[in-house]
Amino acid sequence: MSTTASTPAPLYGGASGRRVSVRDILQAKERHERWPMLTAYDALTARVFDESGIPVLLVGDSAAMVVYGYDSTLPVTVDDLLPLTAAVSRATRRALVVADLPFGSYQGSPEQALDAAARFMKEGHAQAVKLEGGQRVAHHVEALVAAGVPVMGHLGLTPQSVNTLGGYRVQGRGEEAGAALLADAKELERAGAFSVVLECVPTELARRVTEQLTIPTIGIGAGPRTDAQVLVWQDMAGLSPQVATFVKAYADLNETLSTAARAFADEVVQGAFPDTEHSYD
Ligand SMILES: Nc1nc(=O)c2c([nH]1)NC[C@@H]1CN(c3ccc(C(=O)N[C@@H](CCC(=O)O)C(=O)O)cc3)CN21
Ligand SMILES: CC(C)C(=O)C(=O)O
Ligand SMILES: [Mg+2]
Repeated sequence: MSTTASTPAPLYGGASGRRVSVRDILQAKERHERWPMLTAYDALTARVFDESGIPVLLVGDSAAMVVYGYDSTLPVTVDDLLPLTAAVSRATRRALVVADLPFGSYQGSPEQALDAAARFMKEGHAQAVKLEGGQRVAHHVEALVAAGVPVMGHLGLTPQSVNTLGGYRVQGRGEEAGAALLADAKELERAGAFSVVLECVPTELARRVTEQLTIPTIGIGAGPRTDAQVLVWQDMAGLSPQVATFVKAYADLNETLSTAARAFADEVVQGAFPDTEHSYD
């Protein structure tokens, strides 16, 4: 007699022969399970994170900064992000791949949002999209979900609004701002979003939102009481030169890579590389 139907594998730490689904994500909330999410922008790192069991990978518009070298997320386009999304999808077998809709690709109308989302799903092979905002994008979320596109919301510090927010600062401080953020989160859930990112908000507010929603919350600078946590992978691995207070670096890739580059350069200058072992007869 099989008992597998009554004991689903956890999102992280459980084997799975198939890709994680939005349904798996919603069921993890019912089990009060915490799970990790990372960004990914290329095949090799996406494969590493997929094989490490990270259940959700986000092709973030943060690519504008960590891949393309801009100083905000605003300049990046659908055409810039599509090839990165396709690479992440090709390189992964298990992770749910979420495509971040870039600034200007969805705000105009629900129809515009569906056009952008369809490109990420048809050409980027993503399984879901993410967009920033609450009540102001509720109709966009409804249209996407009605068309069969799973939507991840994003509240708090929404970097595409950096020019109206006046910088990358903590959001939702104080009774009024906190109540507005909670209302936005409930509106996203009502519109059919399957999860919501909470960026740079006080711990207690994130805890309250997490408790009041039936969809998972994914924190970044939102304290420990969200259902999931996300970091930009270059921040997580110690490659980013400047990071926010909420970042913890779990490796020192900046040091590792610069040491390797200098060792290679020194051996080239000395004539020690390549030796016979790395040359053809
Ligand atoms: N590499 C990278 N990591 C990210 O997390 C990230 C990006 N890029 N690009 C898009 C946005 C921008 N993000 C940021 C950038 C800076 C702060 C920051 O410096 N925040 C201040 C808070 C100041 C306050 O108290 O209000 C800090 O000191 O942490 C926060 C989020 C998060 N996102
Ligand atoms: C940090 C996450 C949530 C994001 O939106 C991004 O990487 O673009
Ligand atoms: Mg983003």
